[in-house]
Amino acid sequence: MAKEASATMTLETVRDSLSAQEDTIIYSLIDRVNYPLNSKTYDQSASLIPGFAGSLVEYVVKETEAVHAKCGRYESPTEHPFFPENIPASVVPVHEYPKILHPVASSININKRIWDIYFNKLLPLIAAPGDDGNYASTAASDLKCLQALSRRIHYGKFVAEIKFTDSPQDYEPLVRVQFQDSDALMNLLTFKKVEEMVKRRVEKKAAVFGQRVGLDDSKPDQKPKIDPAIVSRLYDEWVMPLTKLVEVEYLLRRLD
Ligand SMILES: C=C(O[C@@H]1C=C(C(=O)O)C=C[C@H]1O)C(=O)O
Repeated sequence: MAKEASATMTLETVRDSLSAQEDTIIYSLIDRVNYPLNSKTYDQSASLIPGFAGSLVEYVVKETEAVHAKCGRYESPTEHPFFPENIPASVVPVHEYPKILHPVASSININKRIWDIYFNKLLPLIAAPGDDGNYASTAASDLKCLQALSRRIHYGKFVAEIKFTDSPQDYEPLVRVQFQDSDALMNLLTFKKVEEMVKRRVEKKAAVFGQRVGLDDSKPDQKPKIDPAIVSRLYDEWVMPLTKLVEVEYLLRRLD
C-alpha cells in the first residue's frame, strides 16, 4: 500500500465513505421513483433508437460511459463501467490516484450482476406501474442509481485491502494459493453488528430523505417517497452480500 494512502485510509474512514455513499444511493432511488416503471425503456425489441439493437437504457448507458471514459472516469479505482467491452481510451491527462489496491483490483467488475439485480429485482419493487413516456429521463435516472450502487459495492476492494493490511496474520493463511478458503474469508471479514447497524441506518435515512415536506402542518403524515423497509432489504439481500463478494474476490488474489 502506498505510504500516503495507508496513512489516511483506515477502516473507520472507509466506513464513513460507505455511509456517505448511502446518501447518494437513497437520493438516486428517490429520483427514480418520480417516474413510473416505463417498461419501454427496457424493452429489447422496442427499437426506439434506429440502428441500435438493444433497449433504450442500454443505449443511454453505453453512450454515456463512452463519453465519461474519454474524460478519464474509469481511470479512477472507484469507478467501474457496465459495458467495459465498449470503453474508449481516456484522452485527458492521467491523474495519479494513490496506489492503495493490489493491481488485480482492476480485473474485478461484477456490474453484470448489479445490472441484473437492479432491473429484475429492485426496480419492480420500487417503481409504480405505468408509462409517462419519459424514457430518456428514466434511463438517465437508472444510470445514476446503477453507478451509485456499483461504486458502493466495488468499494469492497478498499474494505478488503484495509482489513488485510490491518491483520495480515489472520488473512494471509486463508489467501495462500494452496489453502484458499472463501468461506473462512467470508466469515473473517463479516461483522454482523456493523451490518445490522447499516440496515437500521439506511432505513432511517430513507424515512428522513423521502419525507414529503409541505407547509401545512395540519395535513396528516404522508407515506415517504420510497419505502424505508425496501431500502433496508436492498442492503440486506443485495448491497452488503455483493460488497462482501467483491471483498472475497479481491482477497483471493491479494497475494498474486
Ligand atoms: C464493509 C464492511 O465489511 C462487511 C460488509 C459490510 C457492508 O457491506 O456494509 C458491513 C460489515 C461487514 O460484514 C465493514 O466491515 O465495514
